[in-house]
This record gives sequence, structure tokens and C-alpha cells, in this order.
Amino acid sequence: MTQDELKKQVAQAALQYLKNVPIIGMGTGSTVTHLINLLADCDFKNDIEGAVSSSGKTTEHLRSIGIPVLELNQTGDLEVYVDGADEVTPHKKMLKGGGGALTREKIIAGASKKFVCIVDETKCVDILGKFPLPVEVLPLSRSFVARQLVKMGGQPELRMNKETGASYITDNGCEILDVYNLNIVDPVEMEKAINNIPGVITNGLFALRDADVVLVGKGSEVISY
Ligand SMILES: O=C[C@H](O)[C@H](O)[C@H](O)COP(=O)(O)O
Repeated sequence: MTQDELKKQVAQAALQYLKNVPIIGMGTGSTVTHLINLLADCDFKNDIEGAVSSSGKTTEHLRSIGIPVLELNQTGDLEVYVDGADEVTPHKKMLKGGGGALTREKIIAGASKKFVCIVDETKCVDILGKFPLPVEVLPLSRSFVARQLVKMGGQPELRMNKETGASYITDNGCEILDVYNLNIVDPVEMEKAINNIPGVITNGLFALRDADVVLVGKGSEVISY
């Protein structure tokens, strides 16, 4: 199976977690794109009253299949949030934000009772950090935050928008530093330490609020833990 086929397979397995859930939390990325496509054709789509979306791209996609998008301020806590990840460990800690949606993803994950993480097998790691860690920053704090990240042993690079040649701007009007070569021994402590730097909105470690269920598309099957 190709990586994309594995993503579709794991998205299919995630559908069962959305049955009988009136308001769903929806992540961002190519695995979630498969999930929304599958939702469009599933037999319980009309039972879904609405979704809280983690990005502009997901919002557009949900609306295109007829699912109303609601604000988290209107809904209160959610039963289920489904999202992909760039890396996930056997302890269900994740590194996310390759698609730039980390802050809204972390807010919705924090407001959800169950986080279902859906990945293909290439995302499974023992130690987080081979994938560069996204850190969303207020633009005015970019250089200061970058210097602190260097002191922590990382090599931050400002994410660029390949189409415009300018810096990449998130849905929140902020910028992203992708940090290479961080030695993430304790993901919880690293998550807290980076979030303590003034000017950081959040970072892509999901260790304080990790996943409740991880579904992995592996070969011809989906493994759950
Ligand atoms: O900001 C993006 C998200 O954290 C995604 O969940 C993550 O990058 C995984 O995306 P994909 O499903 O495309 O591999």
C-alpha cells in the first residue's frame, strides 16, 4: 500500500468514533482530508449537527460536504476530536503542526474528552523530534524566540510560504519557527519550557494533552492502542 492508501485506510477506521456524536472536533491535514471525504458518503452524516474545525482549510472542506462549522465558544467541550500527527510514540505523545494548524488543534484537543489520533505507520517513532518541531510565534517576537530555542540546543528556521516567498502566516496571523535537532528527552518538560518563552503562542508537542486512542494504518490492517 502507498502512504496515501494507508492514510485512507486509517481514516476509514476512525469513522466509527464519530457515530452518534452530534458535534465532532476535526483536525487538519491529508489524513483528515480522507476522513472528511469518507464522512461525505457515510450513512450517519445527516446525524452530525456540526463540527468544530481546527483550520480554514478544514472549515472549507467540512462546509463543502454540508457539515455546519461551529465556534468552540458556542459548543462547550466536545466528545471526540480526530486528527493526524507528524510523529506519535508508543506512549501516545505526539508532534504536530506540519500543516501549521497546531494552536487551534491544541485548543480543540484540550476541549475534547477523547482524542483519536490517526496516522500511517511512517509516523510511529520511539522518540519525538526527527520531524522539525513547529513553534508558532507572534511575528514581533520571532528573533527573540529563535535565540532562546538555539540556547535550548535547537536550530530554528522561519517557515516560508513557497508561493509568495514571504514568511508563512498561520490562520491566527502568526509565524512559525520549525526547530531542527532538538533533543527531546522529556516531551512534557520540553512542551512547557518552550511555551514559557514570551512570544510563543504554542508549540507542536502534544505531550501534556496526549492522545487517548491511536489508530495506525500498517500494511493491510489498522492497529489500535
Ligand atoms: O498542522 C497540521 C497537523 O498537525 C497535522 O495533523 C499533521 O501535520 C499531520 O498531517 P498529515 O495527516 O497530512 O500527515
